Amino acid sequence: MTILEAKHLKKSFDGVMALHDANFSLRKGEICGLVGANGSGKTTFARIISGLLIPDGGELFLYDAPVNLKSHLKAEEYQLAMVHQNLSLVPEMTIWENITLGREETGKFGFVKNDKAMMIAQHALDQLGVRLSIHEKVVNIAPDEKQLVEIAKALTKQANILILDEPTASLGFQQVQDLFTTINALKQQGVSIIFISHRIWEITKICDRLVVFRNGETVGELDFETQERDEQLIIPLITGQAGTLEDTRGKEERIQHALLMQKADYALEVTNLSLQRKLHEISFTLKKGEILGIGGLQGQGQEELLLILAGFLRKSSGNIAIQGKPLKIKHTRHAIREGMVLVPGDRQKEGLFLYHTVFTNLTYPKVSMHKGTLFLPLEKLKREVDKLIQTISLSPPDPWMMISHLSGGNQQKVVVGKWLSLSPKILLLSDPTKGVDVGTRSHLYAMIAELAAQGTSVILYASDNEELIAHCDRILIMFEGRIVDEIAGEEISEDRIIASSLNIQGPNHTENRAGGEK
Ligand SMILES: Nc1ncnc2c1ncn2[C@@H]1O[C@H](COP(=O)(O)OP(=O)(O)OP(=O)(O)O)[C@@H](O)[C@H]1O
Repeated sequence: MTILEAKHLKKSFDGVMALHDANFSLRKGEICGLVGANGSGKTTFARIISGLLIPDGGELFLYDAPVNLKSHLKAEEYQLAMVHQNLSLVPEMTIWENITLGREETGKFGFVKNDKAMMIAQHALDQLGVRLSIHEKVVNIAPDEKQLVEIAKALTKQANILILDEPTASLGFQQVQDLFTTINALKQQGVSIIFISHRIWEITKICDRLVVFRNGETVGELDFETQERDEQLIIPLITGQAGTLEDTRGKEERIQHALLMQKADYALEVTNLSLQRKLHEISFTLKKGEILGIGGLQGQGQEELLLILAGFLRKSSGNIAIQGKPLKIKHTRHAIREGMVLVPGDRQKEGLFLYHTVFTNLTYPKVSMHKGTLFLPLEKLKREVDKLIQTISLSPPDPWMMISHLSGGNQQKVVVGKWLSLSPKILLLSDPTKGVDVGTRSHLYAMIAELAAQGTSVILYASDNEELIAHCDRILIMFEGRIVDEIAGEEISEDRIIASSLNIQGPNHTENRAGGEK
């Protein structure tokens, strides 16, 4: 039974066409994937059907009845809930207050029933396997935990239709597995789910059907009841180009490169680095031109390690040397001057000036680090920005667009792009392709491989194991603030990464390297 049907939906923002012919249907108790390149209109569509935006045209039917789209649709009346890509949590409130916000119940004498609200919040977190205190303030929790709280908040609305807009972008594989268990349980209860993601393996794993948007238009549909769960069928529909995306380096090439790295000079040496309760005696080296992966479950100290190297956090003890020169990194400018830059994981918090243009954001690192004559030549900067926009395939390719008006994935492209202009010696990447579409992702990794070939050393923390396997010469696995395994060349495999991430000795796991190796 079809419970939601959208026909020919249209929406523009100040002349930017976000949707021009979106068609979509959702059946009772199914999980329908919605995929498409960055800026193809998925969030705009999700916001229209959840009543947050009024479309310019088209029709919407919910439970077979037409919905008046001229006024704001009241999502809760239609038992429809959405998990937003840009989180809607209040940082200064606790987890339980956020989860139950706006739906407070009062007792006989007008007191808010806090005990009941806490119970509801705790139950929602338990459903997702999240072990956080409901009394913790949201400001103190990590991006992946915020995402899970946002999902928990939607679960408590007991909706019949649940829209999940990139719910897994900041989650690690174990958190994704737990979320999938919850989604499947909801499906069994008859809930219909729209699942938006750029990770194609997630779509083929969890969805019953899939709809593809391109440039604001529905361009295809696959029903996994009759069609194969095959990435090769999906990717051409998203990119609009025949054929699949090339891995940036073949397996053989990667193994050869890893061997070459053994002879290369050291770019970075980290010895016995510690941070109260978060990092313990971390030691490792990074070679010139090497791509070193950092893996493990979310929150095992990976972010903290990168934040120390980039000068955002102060280590408790240990040593850092760049090209053999010992360094005391006291602030971010210090790290940047030494050629070490961080592309952060939380783009809205750490990476962008949302209410400034693409041009300002892309030129900021260069302008702020500029010494010497008073001005940088504007024309030259403009040319550089045009080139960067092309490199990161920004859509729309407009340097004067305000960042907050770009789609989520395009904002992330700007975060990565702005540091590339400095041609860093060491590039620290914290989940750089979070929310980025498949086409751009392969483009970004090609760019990273190109930088590595020119001698930039890269530390890549990725929550997606596939990305580590496809792009790294060597991978360090972290568990509870320690390096517990180092995997290189031919030894790199998903099984080994998972076993080490859970700190289980896998069949090929020859040695536990707690404390790291130098
Ligand atoms: N408030 C706004 N003002 C101007 N343009 C907007 C606004 N919101 C969205 N857009 C534009 O509409 C288009 C579609 O954006 P939307 O966020 O729906 O894409 P998306 O498919 O969800 O992308 P992503 O995968 O990157 O999240 C983009 O070109 C975007 O820049």
